[in-house]
Amino acid sequence: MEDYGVVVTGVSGRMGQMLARQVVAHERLHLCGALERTGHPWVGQDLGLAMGGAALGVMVSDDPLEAFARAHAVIDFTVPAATVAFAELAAQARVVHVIGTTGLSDDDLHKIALAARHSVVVRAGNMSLGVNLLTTVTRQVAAALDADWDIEIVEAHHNQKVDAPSGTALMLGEAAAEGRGVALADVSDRGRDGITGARKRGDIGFHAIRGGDIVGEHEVIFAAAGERIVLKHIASDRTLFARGALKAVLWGQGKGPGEYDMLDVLGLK
Ligand SMILES: NC(=O)C1=CN([C@@H]2O[C@H](COP(=O)(O)OP(=O)(O)OC[C@H]3O[C@@H](n4cnc5c(N)ncnc54)[C@H](OP(=O)(O)O)[C@@H]3O)[C@@H](O)[C@H]2O)C=CC1
Ligand SMILES: O=C(O)C1=N[C@H](C(=O)O)C[C@H](O)C1
Repeated sequence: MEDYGVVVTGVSGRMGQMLARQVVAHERLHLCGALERTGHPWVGQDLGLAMGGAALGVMVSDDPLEAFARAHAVIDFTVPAATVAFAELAAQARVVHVIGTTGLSDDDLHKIALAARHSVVVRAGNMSLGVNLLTTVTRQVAAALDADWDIEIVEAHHNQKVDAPSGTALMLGEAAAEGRGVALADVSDRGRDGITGARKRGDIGFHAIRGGDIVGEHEVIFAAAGERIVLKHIASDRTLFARGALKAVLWGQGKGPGEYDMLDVLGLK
């Protein structure tokens, strides 16, 4: 069986380190590059030693183009500005770009879509099987219920998370809006505060909790008079996101250029 070379970006990050370890341990993948931003103290060091373990023979670099030229795929869980730049370079190198980064603006998404004309991009705000299944269930439940059922999405994450609502919450919101046959942008109500007035019928509310080391928890609440349906996913270990990203690397090999998501990868469409 063919073996594929993978570059991990943001390799010193919470997800970056997890991804690098999982790629190294994978039987069909090898780590052919590890990237950090220019000026990061890990640049120029052996990744294994930088992570506090044994040497891996992979030096941390700040040169994405050189790294992508040697790779089959790039796994990218970083920040929006870096991800947009990596998308352009991945398109030039024609490598599969697996994007886990969240907090992307409409303009960022547009640039990624342009890059996906030339490369395979697999992007999801959450790479876990459970959350992706939850989006399909959310879509179905929202389609079955009318606007007498208020939809609220509550997410909880660790205290270092920089974006809100989470990418997962937005995926769930999109799924609920699709189920209802409305555009999320028209009904989204984020983080109420002050004299807000009564809830608007048909709105989808978003609320973000930040604290400690919470890996990621998401609740979709359908609340009506006298009853409530609560759908919940709890991530207690980041390896599940990394496992999804590695699946996407393998799935993307040999696919035609375009933008895909984890529902494609997991066969849930
Ligand atoms: N889709 C999914 O399943 C999941 C998505 N995520 C998302 O992944 C992203 C990263 O999360 P997390 O690992 O917790 O965050 P971290 O802050 O721990 O990691 C981000 C890493 O990216 C690095 N970085 C920033 N700019 C660049 C650049 N130009 N080139 C290379 N590296 C760069 C940062 O370096 P420095 O700190 O020095 O700036 C840091 O090491 C977030 O958007 C998060 O929401 C997280 C988990 C699951
Ligand atoms: O930043 C995180 O940690 C996570 N981010 C993703 C998101 O924004 O939904 C996925 C997961 O919940 C962890």
